[in-house]
Amino acid sequence: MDSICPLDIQHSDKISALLKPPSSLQVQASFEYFDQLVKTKQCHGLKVKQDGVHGKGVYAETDFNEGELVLKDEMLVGAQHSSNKVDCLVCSYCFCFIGSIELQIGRKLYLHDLGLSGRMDCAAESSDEEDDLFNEDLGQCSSSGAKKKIPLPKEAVESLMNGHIELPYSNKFSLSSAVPCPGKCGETYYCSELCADADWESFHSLLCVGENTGTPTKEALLKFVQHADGTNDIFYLAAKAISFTVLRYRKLKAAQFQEQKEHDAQDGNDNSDFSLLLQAWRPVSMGYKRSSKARTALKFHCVSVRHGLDMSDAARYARVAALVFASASTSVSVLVWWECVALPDDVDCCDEESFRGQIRELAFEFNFCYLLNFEILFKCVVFSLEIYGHIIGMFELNNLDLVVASPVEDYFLYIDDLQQVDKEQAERTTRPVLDALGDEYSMCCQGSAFFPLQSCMNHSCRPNAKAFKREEDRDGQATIIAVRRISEEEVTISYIDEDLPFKERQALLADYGFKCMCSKCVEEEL
Ligand SMILES: C[S@@+](CC[C@H](N)C(=O)[O-])C[C@H]1O[C@@H](n2cnc3c(N)ncnc32)[C@H](O)[C@@H]1O
Repeated sequence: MDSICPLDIQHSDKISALLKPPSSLQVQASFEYFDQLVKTKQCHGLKVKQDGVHGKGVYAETDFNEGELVLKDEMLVGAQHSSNKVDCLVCSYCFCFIGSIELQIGRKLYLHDLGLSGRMDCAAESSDEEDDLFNEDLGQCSSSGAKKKIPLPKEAVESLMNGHIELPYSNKFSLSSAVPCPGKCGETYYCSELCADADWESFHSLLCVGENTGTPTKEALLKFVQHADGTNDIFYLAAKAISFTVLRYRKLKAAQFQEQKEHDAQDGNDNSDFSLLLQAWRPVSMGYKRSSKARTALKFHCVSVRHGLDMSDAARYARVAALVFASASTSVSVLVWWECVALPDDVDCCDEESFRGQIRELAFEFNFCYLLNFEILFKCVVFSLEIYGHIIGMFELNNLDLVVASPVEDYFLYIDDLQQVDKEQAERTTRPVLDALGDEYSMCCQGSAFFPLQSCMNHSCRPNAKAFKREEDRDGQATIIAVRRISEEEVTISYIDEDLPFKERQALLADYGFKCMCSKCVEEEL
């Protein structure tokens, strides 16, 4: 396939303008954007600054004690993993659990009975301790250690779903009732009309395939969603970022039109369509990352380390990488996905070019505009393959896992903590339900999201903060907590398991395109 997107050819000047790395003036303006974001979030005493070495970073301008909340960051765009949708019914906008404990359990059992599976193979997210608790109580271990499931009768499953059975004490875990999508797609639900409206306005009206939408390309859209579900959710996330930009652009255009009408055309703001598009694109563009020509050399170095090659070779490559890094810093450009995706271990370095070509083909195949023919509908340059590739690449480097704890887990823990008499009575009802759910009784909501401020945090293998959900953090926001006292210094988190040995850490960080030179790595490399 000749993967040339017609928009890339027609609008190459506009595409380069959209993807151009910010000038120093624009970088300054972007810090004002981040200052504004900090003001609107549940955080204070933070500032996004450029340190010249690692690009942007988040700095504490005040002290934070160990365990203190540093930042609560609302996502710009996020999505639940498609495989997780069978197990958890969550609000498609804020990702909190909805319906009721009975609905969560009944729906999951029902969908699994239909043969739809999320992660059914003993994939419980509960800790070993919690597993032991239930295994011991119920004595239902199979030889592999996984609890053998004992299905509930179909009628019982349906009664749980329909709310005809009320589980004991479930009223202590009340959830917001599920509000259906206004476009009637039957796929998305919300915790409130507010979330339903916000999602519709920001993303969903361009992605909904329901009967109440005007989307003339439903079939293509369905095909796109199916492909994304079957391969990588990041394609869908990128489509959401594009919808977000287009819908913002339309709002800005409508506001400009209104303003011109009210103040006479001559006096009105006469921003061109393209400058409005640039404005609409801004929140997404703020996640830009510098590309480095050293990426390949660096990756090569790390692959050598991973495969236990001679350290003198590895050190040589590291020096090469450092040199190329230094030269690349003067000629930065924005990354696209097929350039920044890490080379898998089983692909030889000399096949890199062909591997990147294949990835580009894949992006073209799934390209939102190509599948939906949106370029015909909207004539909007953000549907170009280059832009699509840029968004996916940016998400690859920036995204954080989206995790929301399940109230079903809390529910069963509550039952387990009851006084003996109450517990025995409750378990007469709850035990068969747990037997049917098996090990994955407590699956949490999982997905991927882009958080504007958190994504400015640099990595350290000796971090002073971490992403951590507290008891009260029951939605899709990113929560960053201090792991030690932070005193007017850069706030760093670890992108990987920082307790891994040096070589493994460096190999994992190569996927982010850098060699870590934090104090821990420098000490351990010697
Ligand atoms: C999530 S972003 C962090 C914010 C980023 N510095 C920026 O300018 O927006 C991740 C990228 O930051 C850079 N980075 C983060 N931590 C680093 C570190 N310890 N050493 C070198 N580069 C780092 C790498 O380019 C990495 O791909």
